[in-house]
Amino acid sequence: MQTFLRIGTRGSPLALAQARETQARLMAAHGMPEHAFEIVVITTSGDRIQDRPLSEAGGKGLFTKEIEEALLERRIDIAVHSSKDMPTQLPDGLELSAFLPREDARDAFIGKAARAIAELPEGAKVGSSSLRRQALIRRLRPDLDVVMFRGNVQTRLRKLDEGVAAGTILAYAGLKRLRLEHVITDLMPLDTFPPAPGQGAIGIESRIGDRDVETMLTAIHDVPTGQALACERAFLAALDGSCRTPIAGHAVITDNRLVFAGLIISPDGTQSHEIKAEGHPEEAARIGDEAARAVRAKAGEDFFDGWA
Ligand SMILES: NCc1[nH]cc(CCC(=O)O)c1CC(=O)O
Repeated sequence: MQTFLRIGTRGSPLALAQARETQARLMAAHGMPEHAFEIVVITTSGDRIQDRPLSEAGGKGLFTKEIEEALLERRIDIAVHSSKDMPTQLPDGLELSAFLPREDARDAFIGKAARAIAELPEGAKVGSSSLRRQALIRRLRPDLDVVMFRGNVQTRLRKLDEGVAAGTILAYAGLKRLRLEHVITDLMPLDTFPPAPGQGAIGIESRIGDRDVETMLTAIHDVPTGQALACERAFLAALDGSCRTPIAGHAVITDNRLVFAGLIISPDGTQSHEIKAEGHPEEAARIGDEAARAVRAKAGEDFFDGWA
């Protein structure tokens, strides 16, 4: 039997788990065998750069460039991504056309010296390379020593075992998908430790106007996740580009109501501005965009210039 769709993905264990989940959902939705959906592994610049923070090396696009080239050159038909890693601007001709049902969006703490951040000894080292997590950790515990932690989930957990830090923070969703929930010692509350826009949601990118692909994806697309992501990504799009200011944003849809909470915070964690918004899920993108304007007005333009 022929291949129906070629699924492009990075080769990290988390990326592969996400590609396999997408493959399994496509098989179930269309009653087709595994070989109808071929997984094609693509190495990206983000996978090769290991020596500096990604925010310095060129940002989110580093994980998507080679995969998007493969999509545009028709070497693959869809690309499976962590939505959190997707830039808000996609190349001409490509779109995020489907989202799988979102996993838990919270961050998780993996502690060695203590089970929770609040219980860490004074001055303890916490590893993270995410500007958002670094700022949120500093806001909770200004005394802690936040150290750089890069590499994939397994690498970071190995560093913890080697004693490089007393704890680290990773996405609950990623740990679940890797069947590594057992390493978690605490879950971070959404209100004091809001996730990155898109966290926990697998996004599927495809060529705009590729009808056959769109038809196949409709069967696995989760509408509420798509609406939450439209809101969060609109919030991000209206704020990023201008800055390296850490941004958090999370939308939830219940009873046909979208509730969004966003946060911008200085990298040292001392200054932050929160915004709450809600409305009809079909207005998702507008709600996110207006929330961005409102938080920008609250914070003042200077807030975005200070920490380049
Ligand atoms: N930047 C790496 C990355 N991209 C997505 C996830 C987790 C899975 C997700 O948020 O969907 C992770 C690892 C982490 O933050 O712990």
